[in-house]
Amino acid sequence: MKFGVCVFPGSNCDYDTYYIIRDLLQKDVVFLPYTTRKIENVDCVVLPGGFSFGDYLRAGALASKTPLGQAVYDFAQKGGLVLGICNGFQILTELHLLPGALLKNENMRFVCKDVFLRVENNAIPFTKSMEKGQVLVVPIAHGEGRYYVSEEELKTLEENGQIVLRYCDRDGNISKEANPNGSISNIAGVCNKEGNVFGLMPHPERASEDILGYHDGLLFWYSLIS
Ligand SMILES: NC(=O)CC[C@H](N)C(=O)O
Repeated sequence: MKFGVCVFPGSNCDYDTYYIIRDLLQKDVVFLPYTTRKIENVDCVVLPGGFSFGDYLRAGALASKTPLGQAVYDFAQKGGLVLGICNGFQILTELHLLPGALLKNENMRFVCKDVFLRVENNAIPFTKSMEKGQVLVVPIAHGEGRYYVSEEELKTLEENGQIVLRYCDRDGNISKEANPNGSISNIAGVCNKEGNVFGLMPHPERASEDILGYHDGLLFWYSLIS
């Protein structure tokens, strides 16, 4: 399985992601510069975290207008696997590959901390090594992570199983207190209807090694390569 890691001006988790794939998973991986017009010979594209184009206009908005943004769109439309982490998730909503939008956090501050996540859908390629209802610990670090969709769209997401992760407490309970940014219905990650595009605000690549104090992030990578 071969991975491609997108690089926009301002991406800052690109090397972390590349390292996890190459050194920990021992899989083939290439960087995809933002000028790339066509994605070939890659099975899974990862849009890493960071501040692409300085988060100007809206986080992810400018990256979505680059040649690589369009190439990711085409790749996803053909059924390719696309994973968006944090800024990558923001780019995927700007590309309309995923529903909804990521607004400024409710408290208007950058929030950097560990969160608990409940797995709501383990039937997609990104979560199939997890149990439904499993609670994971993964860190977040963002200023624009408040997931928003209309009430009507929320119902559709629920019906289609597109809500993949929710912020919860250590016992898996969903509450306002467990919601770090004010996301609607505590949503931390969603997928498209087909299940080949997935975005999440937490950072699995920062939670994939015991030396960093976490390993739950590995489950996302294991799911992908299994
Ligand atoms: N870690 C990230 O990818 C974060 C940044 C993001 N652009 C923000 O909302 O602040």
